[in-house]
Amino acid sequence: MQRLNRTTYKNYNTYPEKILQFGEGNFLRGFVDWQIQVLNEKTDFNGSVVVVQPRGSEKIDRLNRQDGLFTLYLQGLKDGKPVNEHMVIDSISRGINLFTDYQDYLKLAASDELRFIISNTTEAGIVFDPDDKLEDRPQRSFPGKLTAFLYHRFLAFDGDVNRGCILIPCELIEDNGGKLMEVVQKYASHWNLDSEFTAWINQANTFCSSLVDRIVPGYPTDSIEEKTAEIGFQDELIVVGEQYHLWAIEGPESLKQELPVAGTGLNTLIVDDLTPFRTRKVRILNGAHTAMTPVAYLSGLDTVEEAVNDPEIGLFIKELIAEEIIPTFEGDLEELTLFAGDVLNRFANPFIKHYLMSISLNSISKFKTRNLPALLDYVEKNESLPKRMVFSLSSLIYFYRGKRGEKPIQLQDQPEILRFFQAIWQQYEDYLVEEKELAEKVLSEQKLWEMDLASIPGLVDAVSANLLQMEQKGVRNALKELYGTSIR
Ligand SMILES: NC(=O)c1ccc[n+]([C@@H]2O[C@H](COP(=O)([O-])OP(=O)(O)OC[C@H]3O[C@@H](n4cnc5c(N)ncnc54)[C@H](O)[C@@H]3O)[C@@H](O)[C@H]2O)c1
Ligand SMILES: O=P(O)(O)OC[C@@H](O)[C@@H](O)[C@H](O)[C@H](O)CO
Repeated sequence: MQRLNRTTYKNYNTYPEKILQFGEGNFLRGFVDWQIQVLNEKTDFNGSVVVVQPRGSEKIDRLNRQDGLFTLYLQGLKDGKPVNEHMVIDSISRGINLFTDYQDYLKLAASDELRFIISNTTEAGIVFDPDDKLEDRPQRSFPGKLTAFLYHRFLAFDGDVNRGCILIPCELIEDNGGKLMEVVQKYASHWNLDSEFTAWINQANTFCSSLVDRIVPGYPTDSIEEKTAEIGFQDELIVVGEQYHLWAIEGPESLKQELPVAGTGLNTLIVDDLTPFRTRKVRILNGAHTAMTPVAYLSGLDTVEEAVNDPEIGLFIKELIAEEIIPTFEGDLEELTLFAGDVLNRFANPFIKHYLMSISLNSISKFKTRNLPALLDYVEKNESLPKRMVFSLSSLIYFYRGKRGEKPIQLQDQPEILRFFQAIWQQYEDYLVEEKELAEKVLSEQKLWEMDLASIPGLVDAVSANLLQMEQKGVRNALKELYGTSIR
């Protein structure tokens, strides 16, 4: 069978290169690049995307082997009806491999047509690396690469304030636009770049924070043969995502003209304040994902759909959201409840296999940013512990023991965190610590939580009691105990 590319697939369009995209991953392709395609089809946006890798990645070469083309499956409810559609996305014109073709990157910096810079480099990407240098080809960090790009643009256009860019980072961190600008400024000062450049960064460029929402499990390993037969091409870059999408961008009024999303059917909103969108999405959707993962996985389930459809785990997730997450932050209760209902329907999407193990990547930092705020707010408001969230925290600690029954779990987290858990669980297995001491040590470990969780009244006792139950009866039966149900 032929590979998908611009020779084998003739029905493609070409557009001027208006967007530089840091990241070749599944999410950006299934979300941003699809939106650019919709803009090209429905408006006079007329722009394509050039992709560079934020770190080393062989996906850029794969992208170029297919001339930027890939198939996107969107599966789920659209306007209340189940829809399963697929399309070839042609909005990416090419990828630039920064290790071999850095000159092309500099050439793009001097391009008249370029206007937007978009990124998604995970929660770990917007960082300052003091070892990066302007003359590196390329710099190690994403903001280092970006600063070098902007500096070349500044020089190429002689500091023209009309030649700046609109930057829209998609990383799931608070104030991603502000943080990115801060790191760029830090590089400018670290590299002793002209003060005119610093002024140009501020005046000519617009850093817009944004919040993205679409579940994109990525490459469909389970159904690849069936999908390949359906599309009639070999496509190494197939992406599967849900129909639902929201992109909230905090930007100036003028952005509405430059990114003409109105009237396209895209759920892309240009807003003054992202905070309410961000809080509800991160606490309810991402929080529920992260909280359910160890509970459901250790109860023998593998996907989000299985988890929400399981009578016990499903109830646990629903009640966790309704009773322990939603009441922890400001917002219209009716609207938040509707949002939560939609999230649960999205979780139950029968078309999509969203593996708990893929969500489990870096679970400790995810629990810290997505669930700990709800736990702390609940304790402050109620002067008692949220029992389901505490159960989830306990099962997360149990998950980091690295076993489901007798089978090892492929834990994915920072090496330092994995070493910490390996050591403490080894001490447990050697009878050097019991549940209570183990809970105390884990909860008080600053490098996990950046605070002392053991100081929360009753938490060490609650977690150690849960751990004992999990050890004696298994996670599913421990959950039944939590509900006071008899063990079957
Ligand atoms: N997949 C989804 O459903 C979804 C939805 C919304 C948001 N996101 C966000 O997208 C990110 C994951 O993206 P994906 O699902 O496309 O996965 P992916 O593995 O396909 O892509 C991850 C991208 O991040 C880059 N990256 C990873 N670590 C980095 C680092 N330390 N510095 C710079 N770049 C780094 C990789 O090079 C790659 O381009 C997560 O941060 C997630 O919160 C994902
Ligand atoms: O992508 P991660 O690994 O940061 O988080 C896992 C999921 O919670 C996440 O991908 C959601 O599906 C997504 O944020 C929905 O918009």
